[in-house]
Amino acid sequence: MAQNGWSAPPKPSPVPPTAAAATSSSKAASGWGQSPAAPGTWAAAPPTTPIAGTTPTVVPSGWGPPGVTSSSWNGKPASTVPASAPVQNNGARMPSPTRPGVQRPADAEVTALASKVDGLSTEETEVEDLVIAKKADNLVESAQDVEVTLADLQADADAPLYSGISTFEALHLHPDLLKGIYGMGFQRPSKIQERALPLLLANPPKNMIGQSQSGTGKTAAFVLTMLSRITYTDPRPQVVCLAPARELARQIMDVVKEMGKYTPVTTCFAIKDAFKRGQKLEGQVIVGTPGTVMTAMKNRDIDLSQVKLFVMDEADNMLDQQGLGDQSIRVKKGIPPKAQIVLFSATFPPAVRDYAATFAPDANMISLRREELSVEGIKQFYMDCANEQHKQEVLCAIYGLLTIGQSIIFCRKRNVADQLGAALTRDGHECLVLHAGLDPDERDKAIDDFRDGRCKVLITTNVIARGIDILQVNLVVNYDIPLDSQNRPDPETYLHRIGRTGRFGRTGVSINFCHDQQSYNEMKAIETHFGRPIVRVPTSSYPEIEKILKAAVKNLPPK
Ligand SMILES: Nc1ncnc2c1ncn2[C@@H]1O[C@H](COP(=O)(O)OP(=O)(O)OP(=O)(O)O)[C@@H](O)[C@H]1O
Repeated sequence: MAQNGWSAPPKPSPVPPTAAAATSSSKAASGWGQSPAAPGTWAAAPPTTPIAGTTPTVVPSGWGPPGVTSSSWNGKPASTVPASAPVQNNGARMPSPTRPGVQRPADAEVTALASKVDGLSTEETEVEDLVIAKKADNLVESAQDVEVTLADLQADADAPLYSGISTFEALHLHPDLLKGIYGMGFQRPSKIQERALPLLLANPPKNMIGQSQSGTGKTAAFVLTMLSRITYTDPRPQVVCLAPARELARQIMDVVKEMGKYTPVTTCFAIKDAFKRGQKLEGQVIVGTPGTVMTAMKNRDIDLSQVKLFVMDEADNMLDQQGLGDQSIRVKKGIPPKAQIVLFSATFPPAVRDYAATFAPDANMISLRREELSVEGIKQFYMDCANEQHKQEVLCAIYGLLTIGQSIIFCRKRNVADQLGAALTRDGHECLVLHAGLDPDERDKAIDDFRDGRCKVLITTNVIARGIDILQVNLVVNYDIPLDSQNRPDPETYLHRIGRTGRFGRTGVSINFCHDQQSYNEMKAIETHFGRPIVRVPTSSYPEIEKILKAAVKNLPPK
């Protein structure tokens, strides 16, 4: 087997910031003039994260249309409102109640969860519809057979999943949203949910720039805000949510529908091929990608005049002037200037953060220090291969390992992903390839097949490096070390890629492949950036590789 010597520690090259240039943007004032509600209700859950700006003073009491009580939609009692029939257009995923790794709660659990929603019986929570993702396999066992549960992790004051409040009720959400949350198996808010939601829901609305580690529940924080801000008697678009890729937009839409299933929300996709030119985008919540929303605006296929909330997930990526920044600015220009702007990401490199502050002026900020960015449960390895060909050989050799759970293999270029897919297939191994060169329906099929566990290995590019949440992914391979548009090591993309595993307290493994001095230096630069060790796995013996990595994949303790 080929030997190599990239591990002789050379001096790591410094990682320059992958910054977006700061440019000016149209200013949006925060607050769009809702009347304030009773102060003081949030007192039980004061934010403790370093937050710039004021603390919230106001409760989102009447978050339905004016005159609707907090337990009813459009005058109907909460429990008699039918599950939403959101506008369905192309790109939608069929619900898959039997996804691997997702368990239904036992009856007793459902009773306990349902009883948390004041005044609702178990029956009213539609037990049959409850899908729970409470405890995945890799959350529970450490090498010492000590069971570590989500409850343990959420009780650890230092963990990103911890919150000072023990229930979602303390966040004063609408009962029908509480039903949606508990139906998804959530029991207790994570730190970002506890801290962001009071700020996001306060009136008058204030902009937000929110940061929290990957897999810690940012989506629920902004989706609950979206569903809380809608005036349900008005069918026009009121919320626009943008994501950098169609796969992520589709996933966010799944969460909107699942969390909002007891509300009468209507939704609409703004992703490529989901609608025809001339077809109006109708729905209270629009979720899409910036290019498609821009096109719909240009063609006057979307009425943005009533939009009061503009959310950008993976905001640092969406504001990056090398990428989607231009399109995001144009969408923002079509939205009423008083709309609340909400930006979320796990990473905000300094230059982007400065720019974000002009994009979302006077925003409340929840930030992380660099040393807090890494997800504790993800064990990081590297393998130093002799050359490109050897990388491929090693990958084929460890294929069995890739299928212990599910794994994602990231490549820098589409053609490399295609070649690798072909090589694994030639070797008799099943895998899927997904990149932006595929047609939209091919992309949808690939991610759905992977999400539903029909195939266990996904080879891809950075197109799904961010946001994709598939709990049973326990291994991420960086077949190529991620580089930015100027070919410098890209720590942010690295963090997002490896964050596809280790979701919400689960454990995971990442393996980086190096094949020459340069790729070794790039990997080392990323290691230095985060100050977390990336441990060498020798490539000289396949049994040895299997032994080390299998032990890591199977037995990692959660912390
Ligand atoms: N309070 C909660 N209790 C239990 N599970 C939760 C809770 N909040 C979120 N989750 C689950 O945790 C997982 C990760 O959440 P989410 O995708 O929102 O992470 P994220 O912070 O947006 O990550 P990324 O930065 O990678 O986009 C999801 O499967 C979600 O359903």
